[in-house]
Amino acid sequence: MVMALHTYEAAAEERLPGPVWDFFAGGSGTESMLTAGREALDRVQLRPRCMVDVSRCDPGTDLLGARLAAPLAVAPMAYHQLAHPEGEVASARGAGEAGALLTVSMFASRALEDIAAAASGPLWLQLYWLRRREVMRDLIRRAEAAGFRALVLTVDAPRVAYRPRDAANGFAVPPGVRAVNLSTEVMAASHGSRSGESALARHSREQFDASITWEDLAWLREVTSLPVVLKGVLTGEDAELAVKHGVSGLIVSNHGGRQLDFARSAPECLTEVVDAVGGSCPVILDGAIRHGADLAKALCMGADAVMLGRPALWGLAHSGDAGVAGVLRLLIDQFEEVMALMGAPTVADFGRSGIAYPVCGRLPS
Ligand SMILES: Cc1cc2nc3c(=O)[nH]c(=O)nc-3n(C[C@H](O)[C@H](O)[C@H](O)COP(=O)(O)O)c2cc1C
Ligand SMILES: CCCCCCC(=O)C(=O)O
Repeated sequence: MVMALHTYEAAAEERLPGPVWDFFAGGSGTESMLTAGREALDRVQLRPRCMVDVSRCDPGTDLLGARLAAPLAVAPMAYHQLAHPEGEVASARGAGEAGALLTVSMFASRALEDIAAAASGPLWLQLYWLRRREVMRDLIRRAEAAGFRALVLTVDAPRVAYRPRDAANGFAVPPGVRAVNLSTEVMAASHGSRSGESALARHSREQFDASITWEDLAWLREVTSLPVVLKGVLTGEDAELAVKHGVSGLIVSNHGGRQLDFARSAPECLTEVVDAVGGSCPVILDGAIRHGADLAKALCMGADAVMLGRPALWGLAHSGDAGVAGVLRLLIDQFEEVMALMGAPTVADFGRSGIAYPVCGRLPS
């Protein structure tokens, strides 16, 4: 039986302790950005073509040298063990089973080597820029040795933003779950709750280097030969600068509504970024992806792939690796059907003529 996405969500909410559910579901500030991306994607309408041979549709694609079953990746999310005891190891199994890429957070709760051993699909490692660069360098060395294929540098979080639910809950990572790839010394501040304050927000102010600028990317590119992908770019200006500084890919993202409040949603920024990079590197849309049709809309707007956040955690909380694979397969199957009904038998068949906005009509090509 194929389960609907909201069934996974409801099961996760029922299973998880309240403060953990709030950490997963919550946003920053007024939480205005939690719904903005979804509303933007819902406004985009598909323009199908007919009388095209869709007897065989192939959702497969290549992303930075990796073959994927569909243009779909799991976004980096901290502490998967909050959802399931096997944590990222189960997520890696589930993503591999579905043919999707998994991005492992710097704050993963399982060792990079164990995640890699369980994975049958490609892995990327996400990094925040820490004050202690030697810690980043060690992590990168381990990721390289374990076969990770790219680094994702998150650039929308010089600190973890004020998140009212986590502050009200005095949220701290519970005992028994740890960012095991970082030393206890680096992680000390993220445990131990205080009322009215999120321990993660406090920790980020202590450990993240909020002074980095474009010039610092040279250091990262020196310490690794892995491709570097920036996550959290929302403007054409920054996209151009990123390309100029040698990045290999961009993730258009507002961090799932967890960082800057009152911003434009990621889907609304996508064509601006795509136009700015002019095909010089892949562009990935992250946030608010909840249906296979969203993959089609993102591809029409020029994305090469999309990233899925919370729904992967719902699947993990529901049934471990099977739940992660179930959620990913659900979206891939929906996408394959949209391909057939759109008259787009391959990923390359999606373009700007495939979508319209009800108010403006057809987007300029
Ligand atoms: C519980 C949780 C933890 C997250 N941890 C990270 C992280 O460690 N690094 C990061 O770059 N983004 C992190 N994110 C943001 C996601 O990578 C992604 O941008 C966001 O979840 C996408 O939105 P969606 O959940 O609507 O799909 C986290 C998001 C959630 C919900
Ligand atoms: C100091 C730990 C920070 C973990 C942040 C995870 C994250 O990005 C999120 O959105 O939550």
